[in-house]
Amino acid sequence: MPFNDLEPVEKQPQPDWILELTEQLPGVIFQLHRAPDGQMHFPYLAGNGTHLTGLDRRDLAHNALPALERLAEEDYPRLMAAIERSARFQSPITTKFRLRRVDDQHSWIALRAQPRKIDTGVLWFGLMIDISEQMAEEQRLRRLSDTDDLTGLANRRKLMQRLDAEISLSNRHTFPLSLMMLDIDHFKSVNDTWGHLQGDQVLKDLAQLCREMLREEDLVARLGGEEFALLLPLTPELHCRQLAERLCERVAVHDFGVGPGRITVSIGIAEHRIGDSCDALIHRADDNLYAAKRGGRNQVMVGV
Ligand SMILES: Nc1nc2c(ncn2[C@@H]2O[C@H](COP(=O)(O)OP(=O)(O)OP(=O)(O)O)[C@@H](O)[C@H]2O)c(=O)[nH]1
Repeated sequence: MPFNDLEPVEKQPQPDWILELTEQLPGVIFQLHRAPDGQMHFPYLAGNGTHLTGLDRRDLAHNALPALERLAEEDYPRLMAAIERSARFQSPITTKFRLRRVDDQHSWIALRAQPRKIDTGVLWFGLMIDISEQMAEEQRLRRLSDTDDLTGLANRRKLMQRLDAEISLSNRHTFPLSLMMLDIDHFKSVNDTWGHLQGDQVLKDLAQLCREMLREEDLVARLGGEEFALLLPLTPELHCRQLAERLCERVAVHDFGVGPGRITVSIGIAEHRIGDSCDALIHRADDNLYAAKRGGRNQVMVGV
């Protein structure tokens, strides 16, 4: 039975088989009504997902507000804007949001709804499904594709994404931005002398050391092998150089499990020049890294 009048549905007779079918649905089917003054209510709500919030359907049949108050703060304006757009252009709503459950945790909900203009406002026919598991899996895959397996640092792909974003911010607002390229000296002989597993441990310890020395908003990435990049937003070359020198000194006295003083690093630095490309910044930092290697290693080089 289509529920086109706006009487709450429990007042309308439904055959038992429809009741059973709708209550067993793994989600929620609904009608949502919005009056010209913006008041909303759910004339119809069914499905076993209706238990998620612990709210009483009979209350929601008169006022949608208790359900809207369960939306995550960041998602509320987005959903309201989607409803407004849908009402204005009579276009379907396709969105997702987080909803606070009865146990106070959040579930991700996918919403699809078709609007219809009626005399008393707009009536949507829609469905909602809990997609929390898919969202968690998506997040896990995204993290995997952005992360270096061995060290847990960002990988090259993630660095390039962040670099693009930071360069456009720097170009727009003339914020300073610096990049360090860091490479372990004679890493081949570390592997040859102490073995590949110990070499891996050095890479992990170095990753940890870099993380400890940087700020939360800085990015440390492993580019592959024994090469790392450190991206420092809001940091001019002078500060970056001071930090690089401290890092160089700290590595040189740190015991990476092969005896203190056995591991050193070379670092090349470049500051972004407004208007320059991402590649130009990387090339300048790389050139400085090779100058540091040629200059005898265990040093920082700037300004080639
Ligand atoms: N243990 C370990 N070694 C790696 C890994 N990736 C690359 N390497 C080794 O890193 C070494 C890099 O050697 P080179 O490129 O010759 O550089 P280097 O010996 O550090 O010499 P310089 O950079 O010129 O100071 C090679 O022996 C690689 O096998 C890794 O994930 N784990």
